[in-house]
Amino acid sequence: MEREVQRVRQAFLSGRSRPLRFRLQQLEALRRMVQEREKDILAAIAADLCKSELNAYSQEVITVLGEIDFMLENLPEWVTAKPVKKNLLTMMDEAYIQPQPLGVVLIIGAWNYPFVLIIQPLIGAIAAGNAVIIKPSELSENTAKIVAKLLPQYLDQDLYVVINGGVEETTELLKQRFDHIFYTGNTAVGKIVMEAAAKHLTPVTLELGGKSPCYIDKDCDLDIVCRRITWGKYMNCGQTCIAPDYILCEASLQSQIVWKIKETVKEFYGENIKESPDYERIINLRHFKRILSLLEGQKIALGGETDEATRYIAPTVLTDVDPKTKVMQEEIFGPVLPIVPVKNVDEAIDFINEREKPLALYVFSHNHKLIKRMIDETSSGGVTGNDVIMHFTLNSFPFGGVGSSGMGAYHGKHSFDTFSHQRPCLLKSLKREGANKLRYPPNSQSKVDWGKFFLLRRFNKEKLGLLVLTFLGIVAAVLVKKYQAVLRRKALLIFLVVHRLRWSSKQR
Ligand SMILES: NC(=O)c1ccc[n+]([C@@H]2O[C@H](COP(=O)([O-])OP(=O)(O)OC[C@H]3O[C@@H](n4cnc5c(N)ncnc54)[C@H](O)[C@@H]3O)[C@@H](O)[C@H]2O)c1
Ligand SMILES: CCCCCCC=O
Repeated sequence: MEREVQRVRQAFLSGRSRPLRFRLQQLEALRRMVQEREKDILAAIAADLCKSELNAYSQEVITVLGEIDFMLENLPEWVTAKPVKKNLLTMMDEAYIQPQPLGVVLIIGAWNYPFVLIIQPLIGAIAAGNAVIIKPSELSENTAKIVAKLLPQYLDQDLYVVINGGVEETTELLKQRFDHIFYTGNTAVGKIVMEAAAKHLTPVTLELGGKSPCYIDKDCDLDIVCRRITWGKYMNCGQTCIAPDYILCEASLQSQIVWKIKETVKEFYGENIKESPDYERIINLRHFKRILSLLEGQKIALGGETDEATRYIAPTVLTDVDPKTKVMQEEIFGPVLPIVPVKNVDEAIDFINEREKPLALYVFSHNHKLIKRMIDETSSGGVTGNDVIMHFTLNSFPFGGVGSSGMGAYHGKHSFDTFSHQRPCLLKSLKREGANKLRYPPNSQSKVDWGKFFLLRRFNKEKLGLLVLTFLGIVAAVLVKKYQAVLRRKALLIFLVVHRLRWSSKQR
């Protein structure tokens, strides 16, 4: 493992990942890979998650292609140095911010969207000029294998390397020194990753999970609300980091919500959900059993049917859920939707604020003020009002968590920034030493006053005139000194011309 990381580091140190042209070429090659090998990629995702190729394309491939196009379009502007505002002390100097690659980046992916969750950060890391080691999730093994096979066929083989394996391999990998670690997965492993990173003072981006609440106000169109929630909750069989985890609403709304979700489920997946190409399965038996255990003791208002052999769990809704029960203690990450009754929006806000900060928050209402209030008085990684999931699709948004749902963010320019160091560059001249004397010892009150003038621009009005005069005097002195020879020549010329004119007038 150490040798592998060393090899990637050597490739980074060669400097070839840095030029803009190279980054664009690699991103174009990645796009070609996705386009030319689309069938293989979709088949792998389909095999891992029992997902139709159409769904795999719309949920993963479109995002990847959109992100590559966005990078290709904007990268030339992002990589350029940006001049910054200067102060009086540096007004004659060159001051700019130059984004630079961090070095060797480790990307650890999760299994639930196994392709996009490793390729989207990879796009950002390449765009920023880094070398990358990718560790796909071992649970989505088909996608892990196809990515390991395809990437070296299209990208630089020494700069971008896939390492497959499970906990043992990841643990070994985490002992190595990286310049950034980008991890997607559960909070418990997030802590392990951060601890390992701390040994090398490596910065981390942690894309974690949590219980994303969904508040439904009584003032809203429940048909539309339930259609949107049904889509976001049961997509990928509930195995979506930003799926609405549970509903908060007034008790009286529960039966209507259940009825409308039931109707929508029928509309989306037909009478026989098991036959629907749009309904996925739980990733493995461990997760299947974990989700089943969350149903114990609950009032199942919809669904609840399961099949261990195919790891099928029907779209399920629980009503009158007690917040102290297990289903409300951990992220569900499956097709189970508890409804927790609350009296009103105040109680909903308190409920959310008493718990860990979620990755996403959803609020449905016709009342715009109520939505704004919910946003102002709570915290979460992202928010969508009157819909679910959709903030993920906007690559101008930073995507990430807050508190226990994660740290750092990515997508679009935010990915580029995550994988870049914003390097401040100040280029001074070795001339103009006079002005610098101000900061050299021995210090004096007058130097401090000048310092205040130059840096804090704090001065009283009476002294201002004097200071402006002094400054103009200095400028004049500098100019005189600089142009002394020219001035002398000009004076001589004027003198000669005047004398010549006087002499010629005398002659006449
Ligand atoms: N914020 C996001 O963008 C996002 C996206 C997807 C999933 N998630 C969250 O991820 C969770 C689901 O993923 P998961 O954690 O089950 O995925 P997972 O089991 O695939 O684990 C994630 C990664 O961590 C590695 N890993 C597992 N155990 C480890 C250990 N002990 N030491 C070192 N590495 C280890 C795995 O090899 C894998 O690559 C959910 O909480 C979900 O909300 C978050
Ligand atoms: C529509 C795709 C959503 C992907 C969300 C990633 C987290 O699980």
